[in-house]
Amino acid sequence: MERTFLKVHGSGNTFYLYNTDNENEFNWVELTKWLCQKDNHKGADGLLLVLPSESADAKMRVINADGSEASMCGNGLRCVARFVCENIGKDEAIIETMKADLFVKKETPLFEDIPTYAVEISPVLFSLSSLPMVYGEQTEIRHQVIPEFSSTIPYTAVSVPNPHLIGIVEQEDIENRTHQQNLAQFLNSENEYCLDGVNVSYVYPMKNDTIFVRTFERGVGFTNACGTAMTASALVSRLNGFVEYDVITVFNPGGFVRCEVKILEDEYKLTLIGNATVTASYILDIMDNEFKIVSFDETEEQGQYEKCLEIVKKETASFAS
Ligand SMILES: N[C@H](CCC[C@H](N)C(=O)O)C(=O)O
Repeated sequence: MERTFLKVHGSGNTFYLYNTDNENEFNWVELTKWLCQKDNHKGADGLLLVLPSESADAKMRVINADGSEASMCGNGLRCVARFVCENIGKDEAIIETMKADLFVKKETPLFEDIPTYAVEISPVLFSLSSLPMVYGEQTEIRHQVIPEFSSTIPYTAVSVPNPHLIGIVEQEDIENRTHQQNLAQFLNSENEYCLDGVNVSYVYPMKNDTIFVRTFERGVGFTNACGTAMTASALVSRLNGFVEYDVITVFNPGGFVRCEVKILEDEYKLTLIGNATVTASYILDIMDNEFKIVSFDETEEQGQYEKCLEIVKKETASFAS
């Protein structure tokens, strides 16, 4: 059977996007693993499924490159937001995700005429059980040195709602990603701390309203960006005084986003704003677990996006490889 898939990205975090009314149409795990192989049209970081919803304009499911399913994907939600808003002819919508129905809307472009969307990131929980994570008898890890991980880096564990471990680091741990890679690989294999794995981000505060974030994603590895991680990193940076404003620019290896962090009485209101770029449309032929790319058409949008990447490279050249 031939079907159309879009190739999309948010800040260089690349996905295939597939819209269907039939949640069991194909073997999503096998299809995603096949699509995400690096030698298959440069692969991708996962598959975004856009499905009907009883409670919202559409439902999003997120399958990581290794076939595992996540509860949320910030960069992916911006791409789904654009797809759904353009399909229903509106500038805002509600998207059902595993743990919450989230508000999304079209935004004025962050850069030239790049399609830009704002998405709600929720729920936000600091309880270790929400990740899940175990560390002795502790119920939270908030900006705390964990000697078993590092003798100097303070970490925060937070779910948004997928699990994140956020380390605030010096320039040397951004220039050299070995420490982050070793810790992330350990916490995403058999270990006593993170029972379902965890996304591991190292954050380098650049200015009082700007941070740089690099993420080793659960189920993927190092990616150009991780939307939920960048938003969680903005919240952690704000709560610990590394940034002083509620609107934080987050640079990442794949571009940049804006995160709005509102600290209310008893909750955090987080918004992730950034590009939603469609780079190509693919026709796939799928028969049981046999997949084949029949054809593909590239759009003009990546050229547009790469101009914004030039700015990011200049801003982060002194420390980001
Ligand atoms: N790897 C993540 C899911 C994708 C999240 C990321 N791509 C984002 O933009 O938030 C996890 O397993 O929790």
